[in-house]
Amino acid sequence: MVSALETTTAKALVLEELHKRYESRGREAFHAVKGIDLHIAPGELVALLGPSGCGKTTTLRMIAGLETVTSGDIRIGERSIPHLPPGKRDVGVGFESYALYPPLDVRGNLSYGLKARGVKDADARVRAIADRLEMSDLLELRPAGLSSGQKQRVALARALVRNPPVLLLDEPLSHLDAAQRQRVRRELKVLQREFGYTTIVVTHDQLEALSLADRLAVMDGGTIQQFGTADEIFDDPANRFVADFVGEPKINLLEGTVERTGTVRVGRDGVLPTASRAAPGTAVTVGVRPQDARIAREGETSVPGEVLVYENVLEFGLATVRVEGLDSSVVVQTPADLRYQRGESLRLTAPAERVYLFEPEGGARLR
Ligand SMILES: Nc1ncnc2c1ncn2[C@@H]1O[C@H](COP(=O)(O)OP(=O)(O)OP(=O)(O)O)[C@@H](O)[C@H]1O
Repeated sequence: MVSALETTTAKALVLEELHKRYESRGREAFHAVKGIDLHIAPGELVALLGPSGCGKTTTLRMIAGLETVTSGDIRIGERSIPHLPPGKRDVGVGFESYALYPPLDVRGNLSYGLKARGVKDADARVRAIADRLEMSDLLELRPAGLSSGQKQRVALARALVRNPPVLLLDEPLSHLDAAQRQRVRRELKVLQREFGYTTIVVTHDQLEALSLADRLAVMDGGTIQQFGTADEIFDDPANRFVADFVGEPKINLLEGTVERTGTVRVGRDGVLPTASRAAPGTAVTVGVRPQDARIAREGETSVPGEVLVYENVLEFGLATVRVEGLDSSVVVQTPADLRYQRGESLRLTAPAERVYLFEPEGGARLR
């Protein structure tokens, strides 16, 4: 246990109808964040996940007070914060762009803010955090002598050392090598649990998001497409964007037409079961994850195909299957001991509740 680090009183973080418009003279304003609602429980860790430009960093910067809020509210506990300067918000920020002071060594950089606020055990706290993040050996170094991975750990330590009720991290582990990344990720999670920081992590990395977060907010085009646990998002995607963005290997998205309610035609001769109640004749995009597709048993509703490629990826295999009448091939994850030959014929199916139907135009889920 780290005696110098007292636990924080966990507080909820609430974003309500949050908007950001970037105004620039002579050009139309850019609407980067479009009415985000997010209720994060005290001590919860939420990952913001989404493609480049979807508004993740802008959202974080508005919470930190580094960017003005166009409209909407942000609350930490009961307190509304958009009118407060960054230093008065009770928020710890681990952003790469947040520069370290070059004249101070790492220890000085970490303790500076604490001492400025009159925290008595600042040095002990710095030592404790440095120890936890395995960076005690960096304390005497100056920022100019640090690698990008070391700078990143210092930025993380600087955010944690303040013991903030709310912690905001933007790509906190992106410069670490694979082994360090795993260790720091684990320690970050342990510290977060131990001290109860309500945390938002922005990341491009799905695995990082899935392993760190209690819940994920999947963003696209300045809006939240789905907010839920990894299982909820994986098993019950809100729309085609979420289904396509989350999951590795990627979900198969195929053209289809509802045949009878409860079955969908795929390719020239294929039929799959589906739990969707979409009406017969509806043109749809059919989503089936490689993990859910399997070889059909005799007499099951299925899609005939031919193996184009079979790859063995250690713990499982991946068969790429051509289906007559479909433009794209279908990827199926198989147990490692099922080896297929190129040219082999097979029939594929999937459980009805794992065959998702989406509107071909906007990608809305057809339930
Ligand atoms: N100061 C600014 N003025 C105008 N537009 C901006 C400004 N900052 C960001 N944007 C635009 O707002 C959109 C959202 O940017 P943001 O950095 O929040 O995205 P992001 O999801 O964090 O992306 P990335 O993962 O690439 O950092 C982008 O289209 C970006 O070009």
